[in-house]
Amino acid sequence: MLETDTPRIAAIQMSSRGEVAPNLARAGDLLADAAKRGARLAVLPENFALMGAHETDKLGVAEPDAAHGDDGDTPIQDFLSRAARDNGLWIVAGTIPIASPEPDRVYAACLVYNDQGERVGRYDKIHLFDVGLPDSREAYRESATFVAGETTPVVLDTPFGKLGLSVCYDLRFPELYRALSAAGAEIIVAPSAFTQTTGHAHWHVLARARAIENLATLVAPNQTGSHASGRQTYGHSLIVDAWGQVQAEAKTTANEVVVADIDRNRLAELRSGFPCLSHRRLG
Ligand SMILES: O=C(O)CNC(=O)[C@H](CS)NC(=O)CCC(=O)C(=O)O
Repeated sequence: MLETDTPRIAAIQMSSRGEVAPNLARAGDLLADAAKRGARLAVLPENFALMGAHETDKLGVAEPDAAHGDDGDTPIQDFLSRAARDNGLWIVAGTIPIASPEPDRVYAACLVYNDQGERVGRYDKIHLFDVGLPDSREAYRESATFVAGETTPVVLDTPFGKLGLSVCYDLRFPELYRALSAAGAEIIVAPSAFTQTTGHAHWHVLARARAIENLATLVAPNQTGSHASGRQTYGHSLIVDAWGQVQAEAKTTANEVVVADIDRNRLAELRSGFPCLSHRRLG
């Protein structure tokens, strides 16, 4: 059996704070820990580099896209490339704020680096969290600060299988995951900052459902604990296998790395023996 038949993957849970530098230092320690534990691919949560007091804080740290060769200061992207290369690790970098054509809004970009530190993929979050939570004064208006990306599913070739990209609130839109699995995705990432309230109600069900209905491994690292905004996120970072079983789950409300091994042969057997993906009648 090839080593890449059972790659170890890591979901990195973080309780990110309101300043970038300490968040990057912490992410660096957690990525090194994931590599030490044998992970080949590690997924950081949404907004790992900044969970500020105000949504608009993200505008101040937004970077030009370093892969476009723009001049400019790109400390977060430089960190990610270096961390991938130094640890020999593929990294899915949650989301970071990347400049858009609009002066006052940015993209929530999920960037992917290979183990040489090369940027190999980018997905901009397409569903923005503009909601008021039921029975609560908690309200979110992500579109005030973020621009939605283009609705093109992003699936990348990796040594561990085809990797589909999604982010957080996307988990509520199954049609995106259908499109990702139809494009061949075997591993789907959903880096998140799910709220405590909605996470408690929906997190496990949504993550497991997306894995089950698409026969794909779902890797969903979440933010956890209290943040500078006063908001709380749910934690419980998950790796769910293609049969919907929770392979790994964070147990703390702090920074934590969880790992699981993907069995690619079992996935192939499952997809051929239980061919519900080929029984679709609509769409
Ligand atoms: O809260 C923060 O400061 C950071 N939050 C985020 O970055 C994003 C956008 S506001 N959170 C979500 O999309 C939560 C989705 C969710 O929780 C659900 O679908 O229930």
